[in-house]
Amino acid sequence: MTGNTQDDTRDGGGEAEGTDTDGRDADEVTGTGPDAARPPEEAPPADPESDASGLGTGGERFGAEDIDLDDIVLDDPAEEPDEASRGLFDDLLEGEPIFENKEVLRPSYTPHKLPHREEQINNMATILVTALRGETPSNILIYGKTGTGKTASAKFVSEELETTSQKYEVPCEVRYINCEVTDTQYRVLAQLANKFIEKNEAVIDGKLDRLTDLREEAGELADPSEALADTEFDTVAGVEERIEELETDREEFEPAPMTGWPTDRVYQTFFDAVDYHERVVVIMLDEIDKLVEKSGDDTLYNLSRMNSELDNSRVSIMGISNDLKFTDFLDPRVKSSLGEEEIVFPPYDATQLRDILQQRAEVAFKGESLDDDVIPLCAAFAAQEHGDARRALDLLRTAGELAERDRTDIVNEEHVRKAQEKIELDRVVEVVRTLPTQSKLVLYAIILLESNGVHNINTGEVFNIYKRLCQEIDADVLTQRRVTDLISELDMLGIVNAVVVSKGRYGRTKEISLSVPIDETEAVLLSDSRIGEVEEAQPFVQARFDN
Ligand SMILES: Nc1ncnc2c1ncn2[C@@H]1O[C@H](COP(=O)(O)OP(=O)(O)OP(=O)(O)O)[C@@H](O)[C@H]1O
Repeated sequence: MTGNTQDDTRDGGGEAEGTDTDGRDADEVTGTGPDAARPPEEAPPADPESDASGLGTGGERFGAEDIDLDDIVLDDPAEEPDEASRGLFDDLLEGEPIFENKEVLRPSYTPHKLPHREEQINNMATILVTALRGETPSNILIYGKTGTGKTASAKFVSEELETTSQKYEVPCEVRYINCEVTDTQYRVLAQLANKFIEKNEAVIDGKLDRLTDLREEAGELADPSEALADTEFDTVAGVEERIEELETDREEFEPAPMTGWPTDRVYQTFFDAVDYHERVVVIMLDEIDKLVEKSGDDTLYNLSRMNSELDNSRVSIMGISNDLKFTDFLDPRVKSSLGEEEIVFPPYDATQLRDILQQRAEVAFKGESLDDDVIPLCAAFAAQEHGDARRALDLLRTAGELAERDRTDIVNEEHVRKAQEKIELDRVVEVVRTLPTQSKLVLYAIILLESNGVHNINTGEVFNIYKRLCQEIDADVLTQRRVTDLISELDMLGIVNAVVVSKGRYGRTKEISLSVPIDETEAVLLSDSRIGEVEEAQPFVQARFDN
């Protein structure tokens, strides 16, 4: 816009500001354009390089004799597209965005309000308030199906707890561990040890800062006792001694490596770090069932008996699980200690999901971007699943993204239905992709039968094709009974539908059909290099019918 400023000053602002001599909007003209439109005595040189430097200093340096108008090339964007951009993103950027803040629909976002979880949140708070009185809260086990707000509520309560503890200066800390990621005793203890070491170091650094200030202040005074009056120290030497002690403590902390130490040593490091000073510690173990499944209940046993040995601090455990039965695998002592208090998170119904979605949608979308039936439909779909708020939020976000891709300003019912299909397909792809090879072979056998027009497939038919597939790729052939089990597992995963039908005096049989889109599922199966080895599968299925 340097050119315009120049025009303003030299032409007195007026006529030169908005349009050039061709009637083109001055703002549209790039490069040498505005200069070309100027009266000759004012135009800078044609050389774009000197043009750049000459513009700001004023055209008076260049007389009319320096300029040949024919040399000036007008850069018309309509005729010559900008080389730097081929318009890949321009189309996508066109139109009003639907989202105001998409992040609030992502699982990583922790909302400040959790509708329909007041009761559970109050229960947790009632148990944990003990920590603010400097006593040990009971251990808590939180149960509920996936997406029922367990983690969000627990994190909300812990943030409140920590903030209040700072307000009242009661030492209380909450440590969160996701046991799906940190799934062995060693890693849990090492992670905790290192967090507490970090925290202790920060506390020591704070104390050291204060003490060195005090030492300096006292050292400068003729009578140091003035500076030390309100402290625990009588002499500067006392302050120095404490500084040395703290420095030694700080040096002695040794963080645990993520592998390599004996477990006893990691436990001891964690124990010493927690007990370094007085405090109540709440350890939140999310997906606690994964930890028990992967590495037994030793961690929980060790954590739950710590309090009898700790001198300064107290530890309380908050376990979160979506598997109601995981405590069946626990040592009875661990089970009773861990489950001192239990809080259940029931699934949300459609009305509750609507409220949750409504609250997030207000922040996530621009006003008027959602048709009236969008939120109720997302809520209804998610309620059908099992009252999963994560699923409801995913649906709403995906519907918004699909609408954005359609370049419309409004998300409608159709976008929600498409989002439901997309999410379902993504789930199927993920489940199928991670199946063991034998299950993939069984599933592929079912697909081959269906794509050859066989309906109401029975186990025997699946088994026959499965055997041929195994031979093709040199895989072990399981018994028909095992294959029947694998079919039941596929049924449980929602990939096939297997119903037992009675054939009168011929007994009962299973009728199997595929419950997922056939082409996409087949494509996922064939992307597995082992299954992909099956060549010419169609002819041998055909041979079965010819026999
Ligand atoms: N009452 C609620 N109000 C607002 N958002 C909620 C509510 N309940 C759950 N959510 C949101 O739903 C998503 C899933 O919740 P959360 O992670 O707490 O579920 P979870 O019960 O811990 O599930 P999982 O067992 O799978 O970990 C999060 O994005 C969370 O913010």
